[in-house]
Amino acid sequence: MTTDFGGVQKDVSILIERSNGSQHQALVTTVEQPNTVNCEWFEHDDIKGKGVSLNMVFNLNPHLRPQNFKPQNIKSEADNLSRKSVMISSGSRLKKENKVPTMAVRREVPSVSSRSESRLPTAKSSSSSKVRRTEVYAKKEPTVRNIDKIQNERIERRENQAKQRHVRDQVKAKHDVNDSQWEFAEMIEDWRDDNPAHPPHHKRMNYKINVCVRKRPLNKKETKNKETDVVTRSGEILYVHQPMTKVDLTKYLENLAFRFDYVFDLDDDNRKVYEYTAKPLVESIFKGTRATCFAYGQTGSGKTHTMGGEFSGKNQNCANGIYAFAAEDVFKKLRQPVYSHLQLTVSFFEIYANKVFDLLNNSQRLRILEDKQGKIRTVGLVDQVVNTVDDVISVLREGSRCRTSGQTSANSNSSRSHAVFQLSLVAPGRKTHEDRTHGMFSLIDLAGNERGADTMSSDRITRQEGADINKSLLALKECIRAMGKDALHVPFRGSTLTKVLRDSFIGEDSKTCMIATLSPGFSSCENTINTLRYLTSISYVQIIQLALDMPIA
Ligand SMILES: Nc1ncnc2c1ncn2[C@@H]1O[C@H](COP(=O)(O)OP(=O)(O)OP(=O)(O)O)[C@@H](O)[C@H]1O
Repeated sequence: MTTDFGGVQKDVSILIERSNGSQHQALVTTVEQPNTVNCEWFEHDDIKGKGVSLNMVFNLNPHLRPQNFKPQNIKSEADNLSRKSVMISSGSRLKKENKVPTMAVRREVPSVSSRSESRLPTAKSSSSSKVRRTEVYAKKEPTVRNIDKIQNERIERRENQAKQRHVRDQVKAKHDVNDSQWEFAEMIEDWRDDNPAHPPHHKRMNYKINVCVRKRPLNKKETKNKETDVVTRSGEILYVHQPMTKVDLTKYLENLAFRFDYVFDLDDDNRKVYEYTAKPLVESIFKGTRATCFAYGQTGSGKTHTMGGEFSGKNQNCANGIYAFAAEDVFKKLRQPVYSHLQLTVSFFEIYANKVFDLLNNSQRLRILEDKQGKIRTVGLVDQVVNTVDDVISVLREGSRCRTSGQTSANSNSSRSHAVFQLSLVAPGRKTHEDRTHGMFSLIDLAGNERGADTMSSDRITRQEGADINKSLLALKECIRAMGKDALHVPFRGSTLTKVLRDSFIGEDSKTCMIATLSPGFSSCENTINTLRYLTSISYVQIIQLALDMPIA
């Protein structure tokens, strides 16, 4: 059965009673079956609203009653409905007054002390109520506005966090990366998707200084820590994705690009590395010149693996390193009748803390002397004649056993010395060693370029080792830069390493190659960049700073 609302309808002015007993006029906004009347009024520059029972309206406004109306006790109903009264929300007319739109705008209805404080919205003012409500909202106290703002920001932040968590979980499931690196891993992945790698040019170089780079796979420790690989190769360009964080904690990548003579792939083995680096130099020593091949890189990046042979646990296979491959090629060439007057001898020594030790003579300490002409002699160095590759391999085994090693943060069996393996072509029967030496190939496994962390080590010996290594690497850089000049212009006296290699830097025909080895993990990024910067300073290696989203050139 539908209720008869009598004269009570939308936009009609009615007298209402508040819970504190005060009475004032209000404007009917809606009537609801079976017997509720919703109304609004102005109070303290705000629009308030409330639902009142039809009985109460009829009792207070007798002129609006229908003809068959029977008066009832309205006291309890007034109390009941007044508890539901609420403030009108920011600028919107409430559909049901007992529903509050948001927490931020909820406020208790202030008590009205007198009728004069409340003003009745007229039918005219109701038609433009939208405009007025906006004005009213603008007049809201700043504190309330701030609470609204904070609330909205919090909701937005939580939504963003939830989104990020979702992306992170997806990325982590996809790449299985470290918790603190997943955003960078995703950025690097995106970068690789946008910049597909080019194949290398497969051209073997024969320049005076040849600089190549080899990155090793992530090792056991890095894999266990779920490290991200931050090094990408494309053709002859090597990219290092340096993780960066802005002051506002936004993460981004700095993509550094370096161009080399050759960049090896992860699956390129020692044989391939040899063919693109040391092999062309074997030819040159038969022409009577000096050649050098250096392995340079952070400790644990694979220098000894590349030069001396692959490791299986702590055992090294000396037959598949660059030392053995070079000896193999020298023997092949020696078989040619034109070189029948030549013989191959090998020496193997290490330079540790600026002192030289003979690895083929129980690490006997050797003296380095300079004669009147400035020539350097390593007094007492064993020069062993070898006739087969097997001879060379057994020499290498003996020497490697004697090499000084220690433990660094990156390699538990770190070589703390520069190891120098020399293949000399000699013509027996000549008087002096100088006369006898036709050509010499020095292959050098440099000590790990020290990280600040190791140089700052609290252990005095490690600290001193680090300082010596760094000093000799700086001297080496200066000598390589001066390579090909005469003895006066090559600063070889800067370290024992450069002294013993003096003749290799002098003369127009001398040639060198540098194999830089890299650890590709996130935690080695700084060292990797340092290694690459060292290379840029010795050669024509180009360094290109890329804008964040610049495509590969
Ligand atoms: N290209 C590679 N492929 C697979 N494993 C490698 C590679 N390069 C290096 N490794 C492994 O990494 C570990 C460290 O290598 P290595 O000892 O050659 O480093 P290093 O640069 O000579 O270090 P240090 O300067 O401390 O002597 C070894 O266990 C080695 O087997």
